[in-house]
Amino acid sequence: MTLMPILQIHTEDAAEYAIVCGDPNRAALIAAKLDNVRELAFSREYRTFTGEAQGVRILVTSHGVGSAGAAVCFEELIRAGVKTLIRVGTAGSYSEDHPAGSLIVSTAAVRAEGLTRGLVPDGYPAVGDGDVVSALYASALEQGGIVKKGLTVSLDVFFAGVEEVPHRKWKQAGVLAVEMEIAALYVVASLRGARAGAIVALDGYADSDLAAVYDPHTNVVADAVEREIQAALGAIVKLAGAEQA
Ligand SMILES: O=P(O)(O)O[C@H]1O[C@H](CO)[C@@H](O)[C@H]1O
Ligand SMILES: O=c1cc[nH]c(=O)[nH]1
Repeated sequence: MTLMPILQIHTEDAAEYAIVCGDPNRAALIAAKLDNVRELAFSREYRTFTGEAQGVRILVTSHGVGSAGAAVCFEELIRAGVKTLIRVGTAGSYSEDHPAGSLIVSTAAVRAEGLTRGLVPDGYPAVGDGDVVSALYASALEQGGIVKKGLTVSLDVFFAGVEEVPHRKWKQAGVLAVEMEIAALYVVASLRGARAGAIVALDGYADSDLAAVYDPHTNVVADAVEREIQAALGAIVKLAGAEQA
């Protein structure tokens, strides 16, 4: 039995599947939907629960805001024994075709953050696992509402400084939404031989609204977060069933 130094979870508590999210309160919200739930640790921003979804045991861990801290979480979960990770996050939209309240399944992420540059060379892709992405997209469609799948971009900058935040460029390049940790998740998972996917609930328009007002605490966003949680749980049940078949 080994203790993960930062998450403070033991290898014997690991599960094959993990849901990861930025907010420790969202981790508790997700855990509340599981059977036989137990809180394993709350260390720094990393809060970990274990429980079961239709008999499939999973971990739920919060990873905080930003790639560097999140990568620590992804790395330790995989070292502990997790094989499949799904991020359930929020993101800013780049298109009126998918306003706040819509869900985006990330097929791959632009590596516009700093962390992965310290891990792998330029040109190394941050790409989701095909089976996990397909299961997430199918489960998200079952939840209703606007659901898209495609590229996302991961940035380190949330509130702008004096440099322009490159939202316009990524929007013109066909990227659907911006958040902060999917690139790190996809790169760490690929490096360590794990599978990963990600779904995000949109909380506004990143390239215009964000500079003026940012309010992720609306009913529209809460409803979308509820649907993405159900989509992630549904995807895990589908994936676990496919493995047993
Ligand atoms: O809602 P979460 O999962 O934290 O995701 C998004 O929200 C945070 C910014 O508010 C960043 O972590 C970003 O990636
Ligand atoms: O990183 C993020 C997360 C949510 N909404 C945004 O606009 N950006």
